[in-house]
Amino acid sequence: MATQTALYLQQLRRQRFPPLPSVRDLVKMYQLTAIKQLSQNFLLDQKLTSKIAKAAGNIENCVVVEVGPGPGGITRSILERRPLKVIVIEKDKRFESTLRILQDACPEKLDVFWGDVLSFEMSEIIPQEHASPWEGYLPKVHIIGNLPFNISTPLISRWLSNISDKKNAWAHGRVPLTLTFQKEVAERLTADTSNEQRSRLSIMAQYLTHCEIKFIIKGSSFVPKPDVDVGVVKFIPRKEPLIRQPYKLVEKVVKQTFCMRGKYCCRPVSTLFPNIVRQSFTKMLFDSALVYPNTRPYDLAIEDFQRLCDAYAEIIEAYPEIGKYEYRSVKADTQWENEYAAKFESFQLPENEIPKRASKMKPLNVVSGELALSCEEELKQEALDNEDDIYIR
Ligand SMILES: C[S@@+](CC[C@H](N)C(=O)[O-])C[C@H]1O[C@@H](n2cnc3c(N)ncnc32)[C@H](O)[C@@H]1O
Repeated sequence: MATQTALYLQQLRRQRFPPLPSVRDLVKMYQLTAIKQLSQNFLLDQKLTSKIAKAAGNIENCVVVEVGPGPGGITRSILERRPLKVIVIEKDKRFESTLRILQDACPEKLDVFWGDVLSFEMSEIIPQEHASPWEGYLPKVHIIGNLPFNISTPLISRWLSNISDKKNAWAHGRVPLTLTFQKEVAERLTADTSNEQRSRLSIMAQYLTHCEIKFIIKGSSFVPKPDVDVGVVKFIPRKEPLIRQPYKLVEKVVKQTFCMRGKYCCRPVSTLFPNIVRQSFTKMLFDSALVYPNTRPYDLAIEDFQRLCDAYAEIIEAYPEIGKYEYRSVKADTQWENEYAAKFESFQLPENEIPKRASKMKPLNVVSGELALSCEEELKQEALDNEDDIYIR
């Protein structure tokens, strides 16, 4: 093995960059076996690795952060596109030798960091001179990755929250991302209204970024082959988020709205409020937001969520105890009631105090006036049966 490696290095030193060693050879050479817990599905087809690098756009003279380089297939394709620097973050140290070969082939170009990308602070490794003001041009920094399936959803949720707070890599400006996801997750991220894949992820991704599926890769292109196809999604952070409320608040409203997908939205949205005041506060929220309560959650436009979030923010500013409520179980209701119910025992809706969000945008789903009667009826008829019919996507 040692002689084989030496031979490789010798060949590489003689060559000018590119070309780099073939990934298939590298994998064979180090007899890498995929570790399931790390979702290791390698992409060895250079046409596809190049297509992913190309999907990121022009990365010449840019700093590229690659997540989970593994044996270095995509890394190789990124390097071929002449970036200023490639910084990779990998958890599995078994790739040290293969990545070192790439480092030796293109000195000064490739920095390798070992660690868990879920807790990695990228702002510390991206040179400050590559930052660009949020409102200005995109910074010359890109994030690319064939993500491990098992962390792709928590990772994109964390990064969306970082985009909202302009933290982590986004302390450097509107850093775009080109990432792979299971096809179904890619479809959810980019789903428009009325699409059956429209879910919580769609709203969270789309209110903060422009995102689109660039192409689909067949599962059979990966080694070992996963059970699903893969979508390559590109995200460009928006200059202005479409919902101007704190990420945590938006996340809460969106999460509750999608907790019963098949119902009219007034029903899941009502779970933002504790049982004893659920009806009155739901009425207050919909009256204020001017969102049609009999819309299905997946038919709500981002503008509808914007007004629901604004209305919810106003309610919890006026009644902070309501903001402390988290819908989970009967126990959560009892806890909340023990602490705060006394204040709301004889609660009456304040008359004429509800600001109606007569939106300039005039979205389709607006009804003027009161909460539709049918929604009130629905809320009365169907006693909320807690988690039983709840699933979160
Ligand atoms: C789907 S493989 C992709 C490998 C390579 N980029 C390719 O396309 O062939 C995912 C890679 O991410 C690495 N990985 C898994 N979890 C990680 C984590 N939490 N932080 C950093 N890397 C991780 C795995 O070791 C693996 O190399």
